[in-house]
Amino acid sequence: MAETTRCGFAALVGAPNAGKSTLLNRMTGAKLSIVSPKAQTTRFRVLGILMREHTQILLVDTPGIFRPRRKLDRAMVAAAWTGSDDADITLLLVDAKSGLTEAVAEIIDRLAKAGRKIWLVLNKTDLVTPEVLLPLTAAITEKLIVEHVFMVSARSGSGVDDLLDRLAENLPEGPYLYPEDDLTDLPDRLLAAELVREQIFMQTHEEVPYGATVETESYKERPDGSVRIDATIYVSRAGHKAILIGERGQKIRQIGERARKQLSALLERPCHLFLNVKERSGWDEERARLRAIGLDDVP
Ligand SMILES: Nc1nc2c(ncn2[C@@H]2O[C@H](COP(=O)(O)OP(=O)(O)OP(=O)(O)O)[C@@H](O)[C@H]2O)c(=O)[nH]1
Repeated sequence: MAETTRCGFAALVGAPNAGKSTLLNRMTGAKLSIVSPKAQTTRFRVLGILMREHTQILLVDTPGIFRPRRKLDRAMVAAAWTGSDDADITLLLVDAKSGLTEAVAEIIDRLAKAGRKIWLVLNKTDLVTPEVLLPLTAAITEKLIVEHVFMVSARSGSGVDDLLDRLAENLPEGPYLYPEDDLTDLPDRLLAAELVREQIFMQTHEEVPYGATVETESYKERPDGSVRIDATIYVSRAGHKAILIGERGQKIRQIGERARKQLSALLERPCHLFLNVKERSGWDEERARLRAIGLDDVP
């Protein structure tokens, strides 16, 4: 008799910097979503696909939820909530060290109204003493009905296996939606742009990374098995362009070099990456740019 299979979506919802991307990467065992110590680095949903026994778990990473001001921010927030609405189980990720902040309280209010099936995941337990976890859980469950509570450290991996086992048991029965060896539905060209953006976050400071967006202009597979990728970095201010390029082009070379190495490793083939920096004030208000980075339903 054929084995019963399960397949379903689990959305990761949380305040900026709760550790969603780190957890997603830990769960899938691959570097799918970009991780950076700066808040609001995730701009669109990334799907991590992972197999656990006879269950295919589809993980949706969402941007941190915060009060939107710019059109870009509003689109990010809308994308975050769509992720949660589509999911079978919503994992509310809370940074145990920061605790029940105002941002967390707002998310809780919204989740309470939506009536979703929620699992509370307290993250960064490596940073706190165990005594803070129970009162924090109590404070949250007073406002929101949650089905299960997990204590994890996305960084060390502690508690993550248990979370995965429980997810695998609880997702609905059904056929797999993706091939078993797929890792993500993130197209390679979007992955390339994300890796460049991650390097901008790591190698520049203050508003520069927030004012920059990256688009893959062309993605060509060559007969020798390598890929040539041309990407444009759009910046909203002239000053930022100079910073990104750096003295004698040193900064942009370093950004390109590191992104290229990671991309080659992920795609398992040699990559040639060409970067171009363009100034485009107000790009973050433009619909076409938002669409190019995967945010099309701009409210
Ligand atoms: N000590 C510790 N740090 C963690 C843990 N999980 C994440 N971090 C750190 O917290 C910071 C934010 O992590 P991200 O995974 O980028 O957070 P995010 O929720 O995806 O953030 P946004 O993309 O801004 O929404 C990074 O510096 C991580 O290294 C953890 O379990 N323990």
